[in-house]
Amino acid sequence: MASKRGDVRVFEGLQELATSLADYIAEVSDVAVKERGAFSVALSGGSLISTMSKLCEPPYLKTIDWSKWHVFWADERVVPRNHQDSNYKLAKDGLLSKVPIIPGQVYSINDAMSADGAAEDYEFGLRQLVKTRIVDVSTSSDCPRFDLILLGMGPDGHVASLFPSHPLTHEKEKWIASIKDSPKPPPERITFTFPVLNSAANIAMVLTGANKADVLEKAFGDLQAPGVLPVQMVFPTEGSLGSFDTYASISLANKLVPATNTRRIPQVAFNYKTPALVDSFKNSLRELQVEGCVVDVAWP
Ligand SMILES: O=C(O)[C@H](O)[C@@H](O)[C@H](O)[C@H](O)COP(=O)(O)O
Repeated sequence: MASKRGDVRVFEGLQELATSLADYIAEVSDVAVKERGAFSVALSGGSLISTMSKLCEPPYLKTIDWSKWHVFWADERVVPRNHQDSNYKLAKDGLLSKVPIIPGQVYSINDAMSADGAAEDYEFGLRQLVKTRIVDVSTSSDCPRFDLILLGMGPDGHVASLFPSHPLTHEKEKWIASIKDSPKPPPERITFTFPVLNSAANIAMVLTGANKADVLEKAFGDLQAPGVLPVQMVFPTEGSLGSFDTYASISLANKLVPATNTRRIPQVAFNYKTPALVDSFKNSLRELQVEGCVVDVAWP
C-alpha cells in the first residue's frame, strides 16, 4: 500500500489499467480483511464497473476473500433496482453476480422511497454498520472510514453525485444526501458527502475516456489553489500507512494519440495530492511524446 503512494504509472491500454486496478483492489481488500476481518467498499456508477471486470476472472475470483466484502454505493440513482439507470443493477450485472459475494452484505438503497427518504434510510443503515464496525470509524470524527471508495469522474469534474457549484459539495453534517437536480440524468440521486468520502482509508479514482482530459488539465492547473471542482475536493484526511492513497487512472485517448498512430491508448495512473507527483506525471507525458505520441494538453 505505502509503495503505491506517489506512483505515476503509464499504462499501455485499458487492459493494463484494469489489471493494475484489480491488483490494487485485491491488495486493499487483503489488508482490510487481515486487519479488521471485513472489507467495506463503496462503488460508483459509470464506466468504473466495466473497468473492474477483471475481478470476475482468475486469479482474483479465487484469491479474493469475497465473503468478507461489504458493498455500498458512493452514489446511486433513485430508480427501481432493476432499472437500466440503477448503479446497483450495473454493478450486479457486471460484477456482483459473477463473484461469491454474500447477498446480505450488498447494501443497495431502498428503491421504494423518495430521494430524501432513501438518503436518510441509507445513512441510518450505515450508522448501524459503523456501530458494529462492519464499516470502520474515523479516528477524528464519527464518520465512517470505508476501506475503499471507488470513484469515477464526470467530464465536468463531478465525483459521486457531487457536482460543480452545487451546494451539496459544502455539506458538512449529513453522511448521505439526496439531490433532485443532478445535471447528469437521472436527476434524483443519493450521494456520499465529502466528509464521508474524505474519511475513507483509500480512495481509488478511475478515470478513463478522452472527454476527461480537459477537466484533468484544469484540475492540475488549479492544484496550488483551493480546489473548486469536486474532483479537487477529494483529499482523504486520515488513514494508516499509506492508506491516504488517491489512485487515479486517466485515459487521455485522442489527446495523446493521433488517429494515424497505431499505439494503443495510453493510460496514466497518478496520485495528484503531491505537487511533486504532478511533475512526475508531466514527465511521463513527455516520455510518451518522445515515443511518438502527440500531447496537445497545455500543462502549466
Ligand atoms: O452514477 C453516476 O453517474 C456516477 O457515480 C458518476 O459519478 C460517475 O462515476 C461519473 O459520472 C463517471 O462516469 P463515467 O466513468 O461513465 O464517465
